[in-house]
Amino acid sequence: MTSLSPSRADAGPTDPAAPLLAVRDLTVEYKTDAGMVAAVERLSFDVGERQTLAIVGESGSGKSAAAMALMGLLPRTARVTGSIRFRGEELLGRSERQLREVRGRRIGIIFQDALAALNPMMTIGAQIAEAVSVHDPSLGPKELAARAADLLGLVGIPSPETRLHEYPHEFSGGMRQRVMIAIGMANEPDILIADEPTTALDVTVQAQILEVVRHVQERTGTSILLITHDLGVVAGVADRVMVMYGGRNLETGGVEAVFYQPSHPYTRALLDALPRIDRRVPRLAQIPGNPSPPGRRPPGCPFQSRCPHARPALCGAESASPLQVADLHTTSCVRVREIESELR
Ligand SMILES: Nc1ncnc2c1ncn2[C@@H]1O[C@H](COP(=O)(O)OP(=O)(O)OP(=O)(O)O)[C@@H](O)[C@H]1O
Repeated sequence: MTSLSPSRADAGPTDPAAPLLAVRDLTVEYKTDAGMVAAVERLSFDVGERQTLAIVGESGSGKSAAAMALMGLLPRTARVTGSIRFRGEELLGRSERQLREVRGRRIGIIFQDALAALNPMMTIGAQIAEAVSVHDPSLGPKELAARAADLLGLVGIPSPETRLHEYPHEFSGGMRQRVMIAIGMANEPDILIADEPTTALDVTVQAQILEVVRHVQERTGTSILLITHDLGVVAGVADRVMVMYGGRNLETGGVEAVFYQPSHPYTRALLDALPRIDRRVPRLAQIPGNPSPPGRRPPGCPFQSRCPHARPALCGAESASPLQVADLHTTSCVRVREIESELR
């Protein structure tokens, strides 16, 4: 039986050493005709040194809003509260100029759509060199070209010295995404935020890009925050996973713990929907209903209206903090223990 106690911090699991990134009670609200609505509510998590955390959630769960808040890239009309500490320093409330210094140098970013992010009129080499020189203007053209070639080599692009002189349209979709990773890594950031880096690619290329991400992590030791709607891409890449739904963190834990001992019914439903090699007929479970949009979410668990185990009196109440189900494994499900025995 799982031992259950309130987690050590509101925040869920924390490393004994100060984490590289510590997010606490992050709330992102957007201004709409109906007033301010929360896309992200009281989100708390840590990313440790050399760690890969995957944030998983379906469309509308607030993953991008959370990532944009971390990068300081939300529209001005959005209101952000809580705390985002990077190496102990608070990032929320910093000026755009101060944030620009952190972004790129200490926090690298890879966006989903490489074609839109790359300049079609500039060679790949010039674009990588530009990313390097923004933060290291002392480098001359030869050093910049050498650095750009190294970065292309890091992400597995063959003949990097030649390919530096080519333009984005001469690269395939997968190769362009490798270039984006090279640009994200240009200044050897402490953490790389990858927002759906494989979504626009076909399945074989997706696997290759995830392999590149894993290789870059191993070679450089950078921490990675991987944002994805696909729980299937998480297993081989991440150390830890946080499952988001309705703007909230429903479950956080090590990848094995979350995959083999999921503690939230929503995580269980996501896992049931994954095609598996050991099932001859894929069981593509459908979760009845739709997520409620921000502003129309009930108090308590955002998944309750779709949850087969929900008890309104319990699940409709706001719980103060997540529950710890095992070491470094937390859940927001207040019925976790009863559901465990019901399923046994
Ligand atoms: N500028 C905005 N103004 C108002 N609401 C917004 C704005 N941007 C996003 N939202 C809403 O906030 C919620 C969370 O959006 P977000 O894009 O963070 O979700 P997501 O999990 O990243 O989904 P997706 O993968 O589809 O981008 C959604 O319901 C979305 O409609």
